[in-house]
Amino acid sequence: MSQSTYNKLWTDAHKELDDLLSQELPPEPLPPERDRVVFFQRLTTLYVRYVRIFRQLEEAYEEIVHPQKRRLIRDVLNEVIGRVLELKNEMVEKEFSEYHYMDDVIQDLKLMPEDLEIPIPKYFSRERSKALQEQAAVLHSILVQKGIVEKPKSAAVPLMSQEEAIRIIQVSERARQGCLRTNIMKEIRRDAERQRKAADKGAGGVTVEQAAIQIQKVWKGYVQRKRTKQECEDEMIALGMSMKPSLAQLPPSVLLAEDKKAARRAKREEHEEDYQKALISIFNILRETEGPDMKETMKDQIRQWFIECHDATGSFPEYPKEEEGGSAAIFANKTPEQLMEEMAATELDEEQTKLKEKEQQKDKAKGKAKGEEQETEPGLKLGPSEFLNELQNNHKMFTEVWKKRDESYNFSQRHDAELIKEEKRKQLDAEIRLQVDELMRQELANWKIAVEGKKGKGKGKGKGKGKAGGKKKKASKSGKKKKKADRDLTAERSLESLYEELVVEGLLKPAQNVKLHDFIGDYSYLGTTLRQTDIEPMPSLSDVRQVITLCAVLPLGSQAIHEKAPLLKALLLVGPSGVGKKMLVHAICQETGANLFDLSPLNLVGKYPGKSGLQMMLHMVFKVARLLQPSVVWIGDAQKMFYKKIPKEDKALDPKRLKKDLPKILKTIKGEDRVLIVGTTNNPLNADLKLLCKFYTKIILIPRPDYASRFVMWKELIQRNGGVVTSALDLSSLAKISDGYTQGHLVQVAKEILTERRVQQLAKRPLTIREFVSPLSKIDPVFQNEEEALKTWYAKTPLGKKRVRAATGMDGEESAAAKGGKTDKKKGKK
Ligand SMILES: Nc1ncnc2c1ncn2[C@@H]1O[C@H](COP(=O)(O)OP(=O)(O)OP(=O)(O)O)[C@@H](O)[C@H]1O
Repeated sequence: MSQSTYNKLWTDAHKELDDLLSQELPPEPLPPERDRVVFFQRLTTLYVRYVRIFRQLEEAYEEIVHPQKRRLIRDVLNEVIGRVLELKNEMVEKEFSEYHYMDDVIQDLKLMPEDLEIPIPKYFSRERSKALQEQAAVLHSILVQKGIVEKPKSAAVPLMSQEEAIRIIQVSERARQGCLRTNIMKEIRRDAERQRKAADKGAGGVTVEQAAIQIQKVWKGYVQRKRTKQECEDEMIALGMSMKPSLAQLPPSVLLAEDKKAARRAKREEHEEDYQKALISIFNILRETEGPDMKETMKDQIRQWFIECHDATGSFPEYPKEEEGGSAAIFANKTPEQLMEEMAATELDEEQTKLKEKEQQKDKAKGKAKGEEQETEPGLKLGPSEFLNELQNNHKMFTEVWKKRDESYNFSQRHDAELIKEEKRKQLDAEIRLQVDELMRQELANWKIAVEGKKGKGKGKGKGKGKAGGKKKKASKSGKKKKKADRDLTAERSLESLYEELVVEGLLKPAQNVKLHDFIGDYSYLGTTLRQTDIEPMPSLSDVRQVITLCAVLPLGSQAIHEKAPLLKALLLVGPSGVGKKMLVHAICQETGANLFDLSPLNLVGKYPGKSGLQMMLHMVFKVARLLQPSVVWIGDAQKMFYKKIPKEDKALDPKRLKKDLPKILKTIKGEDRVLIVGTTNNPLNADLKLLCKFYTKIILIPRPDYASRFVMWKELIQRNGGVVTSALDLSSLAKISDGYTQGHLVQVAKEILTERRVQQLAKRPLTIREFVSPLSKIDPVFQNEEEALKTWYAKTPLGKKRVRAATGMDGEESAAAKGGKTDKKKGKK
């Protein structure tokens, strides 16, 4: 596709955005919505529409080669992602569920389930690919050096001795001769049998005609069977149940498009390089050509201001300080008196903001009580957004600068020099203003001495100094306290040495090479329908993938998003053994390029003993995690840290070691730290629920696969292991009989069946469902009571409790939320 196609995609995204922004930021704020059904409908529709814009912008950002357009798209993309995260958070808070089903909205908007799949922006990994490769190489070399992993053996090293090789050849040769002899013996025996049968029937028993009939019978049967099979396959193709063999391969047009994409990527890099060079050269030219004029004009304007102030007030003004914007503040269309008043007011403001901050902190403490009050307030309202204002500004920029720009002259889509000039003029203005301010401050002081006969600066300076001195004193006191708390225990050590120590101790590990799209799973098509009939649906694996992308991958992937999006510090993945919890942790690291720290109880045995050792270990882990962010701190068997009573077999692990110190460290993680603690557990029932839920603020229940997911998973797993799915294998029945088994079980069975030998036989003997029955029957599935226990446990978590309360109608209005807010869709539409 051409650049104009992607430009159109970008413009379409902004058209949709324009409509959404006018809905979200109306001139008069919307009153709270009393009807929950209408509110949820609005919220879900907003979410779906933002996700569509997100997908469009992500594609446009990857393909557009114009460097200035890409910058704007990137900003808008990040803001749209942030807004999607905010809306998801709203849905969780208002619907009391981590999973949301939108099949009805998809139907209304005539979309496909794939249109709701949250993409992971490719720039997350692309922009850091070089750094990540280097980091991976360093990690690998440390592991090899310390003998933690084996060095790959070079090809030059002899693999075996001569005697050994001869022995293997002899064994194979004898086996080959044995097979040959057996076949000859078989043939001889078959001949003898045939002769014996012929002798029994008597010679000349079969006429030529009879022989011909026999041959015809066999041949006709064979031909008919072949024809019927072909007709059957044709019918399936006609019904759209199977694919034409010619379509199984990628068509040439797709291959060509892929080539074009690669070429476009190279072009993108080239244009970016040109742009960077142009930024420097244009700035230098501007400085030389326009700089001196700018300087003189500024000086004249400022002098004029001195004189006007003196005429109006009888004295020279105080020069605005650098932090107040310097002389730039003078030219904001204000009279000298207004300006002086403002300068006095800013000092007052500073004090007031401090007071406000204190009050806000107090309010936060009272947050819970307030939150409850708000819940009882009539009507529902969307919370304030951190992204909408910026989004609106950038959308305005698109409308003013790019929407109607004539680009007929710019076929190759290189940068626009005029736009760079506009931008750089502002930068030059700021740079020159700093110099001019310095000069003019001096000049003003001289004027004051000459006209008023005193040192103009004296008063202001003294005042300023006094204040600043006071502040410093206060700051140093609080600073001392802070320093005590956050004392750097490893201040004298380099980051490299800390990194190496953590790798050697096994606390920092390489993440497995799995991506989130390897987490196979299909969409849940019945979510809303089930909720309408008061049945809480089990989420599908596609829902799990989406939730993990939203709550972990997107915030960790970008600093700009993480700083403003709803902050999540600790996430708990709960589910039966083998549902892919560990796989998801590794996938999060791979998708975001995060470092993986392992603080699982089993991994900590015997490491950093004692209280000070523990402190040092946590300090090192979180220091390196912050400095090399993004980072994921994984805690396997997370329930063990919060055991109610430590079982005998786990006493040696000292599983509660981190119980006191880790929550303290959690508090120090701020919005700017891209560090996420991810716990995994398959048995949360043994843990103290209250403490567990206090630590992990988000808990995600991962189910075993449903029918649709098992169907796609079997197909994928068979292909991944070298198998071929033919009509001889009834996938639907296989998916049916494997109900109750987890993804791990399916992986295990697929590997067990598709051995190297079996794969070689596939051409002659295709896979059948019978082969799967025996290995499946040897594994225990997830039993109903185990699943129910997990569900019951989840219902006792804070979010689960709210949902149960709402579903049982204890909270009147909330019951609608429990039914997905969509129980009566028609009513909502009215
Ligand atoms: N959705 C999926 N698609 C493909 N493979 C999967 C999926 N889920 C899990 N697997 C595979 O199943 C196996 C078991 O997964 P994993 O070890 O992550 O499970 P777990 O929930 O962490 O188990 P445990 O609780 O026992 O630690 C792995 O090989 C993983 O790759």
